[in-house]
Amino acid sequence: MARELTVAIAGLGAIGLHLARALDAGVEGLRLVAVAARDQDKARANLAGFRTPPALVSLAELAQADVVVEAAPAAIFEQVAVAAIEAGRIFVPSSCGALLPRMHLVARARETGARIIVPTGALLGLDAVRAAAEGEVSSVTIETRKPPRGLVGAPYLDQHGIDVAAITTPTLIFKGNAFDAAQGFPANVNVAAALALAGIGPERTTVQIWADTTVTRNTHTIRVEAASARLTMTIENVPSEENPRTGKITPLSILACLRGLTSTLKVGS
Ligand SMILES: NC(=O)C1=CN([C@@H]2O[C@H](COP(=O)(O)OP(=O)(O)OC[C@H]3O[C@@H](n4cnc5c(N)ncnc54)[C@H](O)[C@@H]3O)[C@@H](O)[C@H]2O)C=CC1
Ligand SMILES: O=C([O-])CC(=O)C(=O)O
Repeated sequence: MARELTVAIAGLGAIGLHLARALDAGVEGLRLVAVAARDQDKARANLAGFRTPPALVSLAELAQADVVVEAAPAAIFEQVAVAAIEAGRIFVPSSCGALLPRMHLVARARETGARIIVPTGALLGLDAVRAAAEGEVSSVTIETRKPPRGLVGAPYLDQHGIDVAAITTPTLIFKGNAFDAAQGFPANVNVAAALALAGIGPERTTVQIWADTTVTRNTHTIRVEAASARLTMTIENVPSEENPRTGKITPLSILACLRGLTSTLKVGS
């Protein structure tokens, strides 16, 4: 019989709290044992109704679990990642844009025996992109359209004097590669980073970000030209109530990813 994996989560926001609740409700082969939060009182209140409340611990202590899920702001990514990787754990980052400038962590994980598993998150089709990337791929692009409020707070907007609240028609606000997109929009386009990691890397992956007043959903369209196939895929994510930058599917995707770590039947590569 497959052994049970213990799980810890950094951050109890739109992703972390939903994931924690789902794990607490019971998932075969996985046991939530610890969480870390910024606001301890709020976290205690949120955990009070849990069937088996996890321990409320520091970021470093999360690494006691077999699987460490990061669901916190990108600014603390490194703290969570380093502790998990040094302890040889399975590290599952939500803020995967923060991994792009820190690929040395992958080399370090190879030394410590840790694994870094980037979930599909708010995106789709990374199984097909990975398959295509086993062969020849000539181009990978992602076009992201979000309601303007889903882009608020991005450093790129400040740096370029863009006020998304004043936008009244669909406006292309960024065109460049996935590396620069992740730097400029650390809380908005983790999907572009995941796509880049699945496919042909952050320098060759092209990203367009639109502040689109005509959409109510965070909409991502991937286009891949490969020797084996041509892929065009779109996902339209319902923004979560807690954080409109984050699609509701994200914690569900991470849950599906975690199930895949222990399930006997696993579907998709
Ligand atoms: N990979 C993907 O497809 C997606 C990734 N994301 C990313 O996932 C991350 C989390 O997203 P959300 O849950 O929507 O964010 P959120 O803002 O709703 O939640 C983050 C939580 O982390 C907590 N936090 C802040 N500092 C902390 C600290 N020092 N220790 C412990 N907790 C701390 C906050 O209090 C908050 O509860 C973000 O970086 C976001 O950009 C979001 C959507 C999709
Ligand atoms: O990629 C992200 O960071 C979030 C996103 O676009 C979504 O949830 O649709």
